Amino acid sequence: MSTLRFKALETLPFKDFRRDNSVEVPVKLSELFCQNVFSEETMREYLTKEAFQSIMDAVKKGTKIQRHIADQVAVAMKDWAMSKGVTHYTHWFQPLTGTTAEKHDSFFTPIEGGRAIERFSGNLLIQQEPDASSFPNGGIRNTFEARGYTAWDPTSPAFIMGTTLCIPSIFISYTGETLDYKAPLLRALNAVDEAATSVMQYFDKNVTKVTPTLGWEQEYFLVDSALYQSRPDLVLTGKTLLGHSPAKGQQLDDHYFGSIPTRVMNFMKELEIECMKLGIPVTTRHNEVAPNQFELAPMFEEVNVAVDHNSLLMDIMARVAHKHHFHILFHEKPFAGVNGSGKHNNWSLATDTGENLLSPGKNPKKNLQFLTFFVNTIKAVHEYADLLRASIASASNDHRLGANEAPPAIISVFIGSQLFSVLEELEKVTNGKLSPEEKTELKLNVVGKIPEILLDNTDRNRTSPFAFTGNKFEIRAVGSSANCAESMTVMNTIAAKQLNDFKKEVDALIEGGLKKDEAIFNVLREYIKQSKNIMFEGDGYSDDWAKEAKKRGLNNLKTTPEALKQEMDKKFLDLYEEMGIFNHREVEARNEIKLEKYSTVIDIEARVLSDIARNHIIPSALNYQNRLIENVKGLKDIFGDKEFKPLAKEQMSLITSISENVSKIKLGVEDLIKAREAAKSISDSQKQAEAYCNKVKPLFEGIREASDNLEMMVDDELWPLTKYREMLFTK
Ligand SMILES: NC(=O)CC[C@H](N)C(=O)O
Repeated sequence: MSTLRFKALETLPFKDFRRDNSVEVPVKLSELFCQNVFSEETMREYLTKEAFQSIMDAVKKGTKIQRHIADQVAVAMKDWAMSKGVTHYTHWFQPLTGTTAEKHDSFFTPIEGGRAIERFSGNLLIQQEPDASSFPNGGIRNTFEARGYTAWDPTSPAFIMGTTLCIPSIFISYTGETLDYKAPLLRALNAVDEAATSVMQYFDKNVTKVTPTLGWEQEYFLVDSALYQSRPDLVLTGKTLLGHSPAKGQQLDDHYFGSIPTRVMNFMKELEIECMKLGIPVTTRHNEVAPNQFELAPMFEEVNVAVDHNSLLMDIMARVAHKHHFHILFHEKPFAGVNGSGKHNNWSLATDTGENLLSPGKNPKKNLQFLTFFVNTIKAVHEYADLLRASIASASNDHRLGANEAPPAIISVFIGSQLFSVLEELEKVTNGKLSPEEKTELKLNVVGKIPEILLDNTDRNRTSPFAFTGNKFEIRAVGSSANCAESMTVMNTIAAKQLNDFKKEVDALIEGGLKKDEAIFNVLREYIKQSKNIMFEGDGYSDDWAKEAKKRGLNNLKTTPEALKQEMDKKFLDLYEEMGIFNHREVEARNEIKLEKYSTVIDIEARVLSDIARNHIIPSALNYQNRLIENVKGLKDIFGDKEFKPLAKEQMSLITSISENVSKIKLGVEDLIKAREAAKSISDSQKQAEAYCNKVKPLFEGIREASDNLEMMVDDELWPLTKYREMLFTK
């Protein structure tokens, strides 16, 4: 009997400790909210008026915090944290590894006379120099000049994890290049604030700040931790590289929104308590479509805070899952044949006067305002679709895109048939000045109808990568393991650029003698015409769409290397430079990091697959084959040469099939090793990633197929790998 799988399964017959991890939840979760956050309320309590005001100004207006104020804030943070049992602090940041990073330092400071005190200063709060030479930097820093530093981001509140005070920070090199996800995001948020605030002057002069908002939806799988440990592919790559589909998967749709299993519920409850304490406003939990797949979503928040909260959440989820003897899978496609996991990013723009700019208002003016931001967003996606595609590209997301309710790689915008008709009406607006009749017609029958239309906007299209959902756009293409900062940086940068262009064009028409509204209608009309190609209402999976998209000139960048190649287009490099997000070197470095990561991920998968196929699958198959051979020999002994043949027919055929599949695996692995070696020796990162994508990865399929065939032949008792049905249906 193969040991690991069966030992893991033996722990299951639902030992009490796995089930009885019940969690007490207070009746009012709100009472826990922000308990471990240096929130506005806590700051009011711990800071002087001057220091409090200074932080608020930094958050709202981006003003600098003076050194003496930082000292006060540091002491206040330390006092607050120590009152909660905290001993250490860390700059908490998001390097380009895709996970979060922290290096803890103690408040403990020895002083003269053999004594010691707890100390924290403004200098330490503002800036730290972690010896961070091992983080990906795409050649920006060499190890011999490995200086990078982390700098406090006061726009995201500090929080406590365990006994550590975590200070959200950005990570940059000494020469000023960004080395993390957050620094460029903050730049993009700033750019869209300026651009949108300036456009808002047409509609409401009271608006002085526009803040983009993000509501992410986190999908994930839970697998029993013992079963997880028994699958080397899950442990090393986050996904199963082998495994026959179980007879029952998600065909009956009986998991989606079904009653949540008790053990999972306990995990969710504990997770929600932790989220509440950390100020992550989670509100929604449910079973997702695939067996053992779930989702969690919070209220939307300002993008910067929402991004931090998602990164923090992923960390906490893994810890809490562990306590409940689960392992959490964030991989976009851990199991073939069932739904993968996304992290849909719901994006909108909010003003400091309390308006959502992607929500129509009570009067025609407000609706024109809505249309302005709506059409500009579509135009931005039209202009920069490939950049958006690149921002969601990863080896793991490649497995997910294009099937099972995840969008295809072709970027398009879905707005629903009714809004589509409104845009078609607007396309007919007269060029230049509008007659009073046309103005009234537009006001009453086109723009004026929008709120009604949206009330009934029930259209949903799960095959769309970018869908309007009534008062926000949902970027459905983002993968579950991604840091949302990357797509949010692109989204806000392209929106900013588009709104800047819009402002210039409208101003030029106004200067040419048109009234403001006329100018806006004129520019929007042109934008609708120019962006029509990106709008698509149909089935994103159909072959017809792929053909139609090609005709429309939309790219279908199916793989990460293709998407990343496009990212280096001069148009995008110039955009980043113009908007002050990245210089060319930074884009190149990031592109390089992503390519290297892609190649490394495929390389690891190839090695793990070769190992499992050769060292686990083939020996088990041969073991079973030997039993069959014994059986055939036995039959021959008993029945003699003539009679045994018909009796041993099925066994003989199985023996042959096993040999055929074993030989397929063996040859497949040999080819894979050769292809890997060839890819590994390529020095150009783009070419190397292409080799891994086109030469290495395709070899996985044959090996998997042969192994999955064997899984159906070999005695279950001898099969070494925990099966899909065991991982997906253990609750
Ligand atoms: N119901 C859903 O929205 C499923 C979404 C799907 N899991 C994805 O990969 O995006």
